[in-house]
Amino acid sequence: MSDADGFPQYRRDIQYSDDSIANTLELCIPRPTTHDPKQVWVVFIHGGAWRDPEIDSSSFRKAQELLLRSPVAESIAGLASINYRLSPYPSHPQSPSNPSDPARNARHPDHINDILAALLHLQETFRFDDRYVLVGHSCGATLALQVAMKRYWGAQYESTFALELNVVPPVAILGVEGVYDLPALVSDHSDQLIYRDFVKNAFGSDEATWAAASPARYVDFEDSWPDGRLVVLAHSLEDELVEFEQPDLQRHLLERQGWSTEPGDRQLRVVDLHGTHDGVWQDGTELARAIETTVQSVQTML
Ligand SMILES: N[C@@H](CC(=O)c1ccccc1NC=O)C(=O)O
Repeated sequence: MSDADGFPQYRRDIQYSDDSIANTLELCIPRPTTHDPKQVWVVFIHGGAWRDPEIDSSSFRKAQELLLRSPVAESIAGLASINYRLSPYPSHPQSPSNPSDPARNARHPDHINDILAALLHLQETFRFDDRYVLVGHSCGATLALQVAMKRYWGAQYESTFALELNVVPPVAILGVEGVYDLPALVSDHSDQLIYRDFVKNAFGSDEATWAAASPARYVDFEDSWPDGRLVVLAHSLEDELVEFEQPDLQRHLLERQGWSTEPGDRQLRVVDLHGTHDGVWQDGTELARAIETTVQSVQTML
C-alpha cells in the first residue's frame, strides 16, 4: 500500500482539546490531497459503554487497513478515530478509574461535547465540511446520531458557543451494533445490573435525561439535520449485548420523520452483519463491509 511518498500517512495522539489526556484522535491520510469533491472522510467513534478503558480509538485500525485495500479506497480522502473522556468505572478489574482523573470522570454531555470538539478540529484542519461519514460502534453510534440531534449540548463550557456555530454535521451516519434508546436498553436488561450501572454513570440517575439523550426518541431531525442524506443501521443478529430492537426503534423513528428505504433525499438502510458485538470491530471485516457499503451509497448523493 505504501509508496515512495510515504503514504498512507498515519498520525496518532493528536490532542484536540486540553480537557484531559483522553482528548486525542488518530488519523490516516491514504494519499496526497486532491480536493476531489466526490471523496469523503470516514470518522469513527468507538464503543465501550462510555466507560471501558480497554476500548479506544485503536478499535478502528483493523477495519481501516481493510478499507485501504478495498474498492472504495479511492473514494476516501482521510480516516480518523476519536478518543473522548470516559465515565467512571471503579469496578474495572485491571484499570479501575480514579475519581481525580479527568479522563475517566465524564458525565453527559461531556462525551458528545468532546466528539464535537474533535470534529471541529478535523474540519478546521482538513476543510471537508459535510463530506464525511460519521461511524459509531455501540455507544459510539449513540454519539454519532447525537451530533445530528443538535450541535450544542449544555452550557458547562464557555467555548461551546464556537462549537454550536461551526461544527458541520455529516452527510451520512452509520451506526454499528448501536445503542439508540437508553430507557429501552436498561429495561430490556433489568436483570443485568451492568446496563443500569453504565447508563447511570454516563447520564446520571434522572431517567428523563436518558430519554432526552436517546436518538431513537428525538423528534426533530428534520430541523437539526436538514442536510442529512443517509442513515445506515448495521447490526448483527448474533450481537449478544445489544439486541436488534435498538436499530428497529431507530428505524421506526426515522421513518416517521420522512426517512425511507426507497430512493430519495433522506435514505435509510438496514444492513445485516455477522458476528458478536465486539467481534465486528475486533475482526474488522464486518465493520469494514458496513463502511464500504455506506461510502458507496454516499457517492451517488454527492
Ligand atoms: N465492555 C463494556 C461493556 C460494553 O461495552 C457494553 C455492554 C452492554 C451493552 C453495550 C455495551 N457497549 C456499548 O458501547 C464494559 O466493560 O462496561
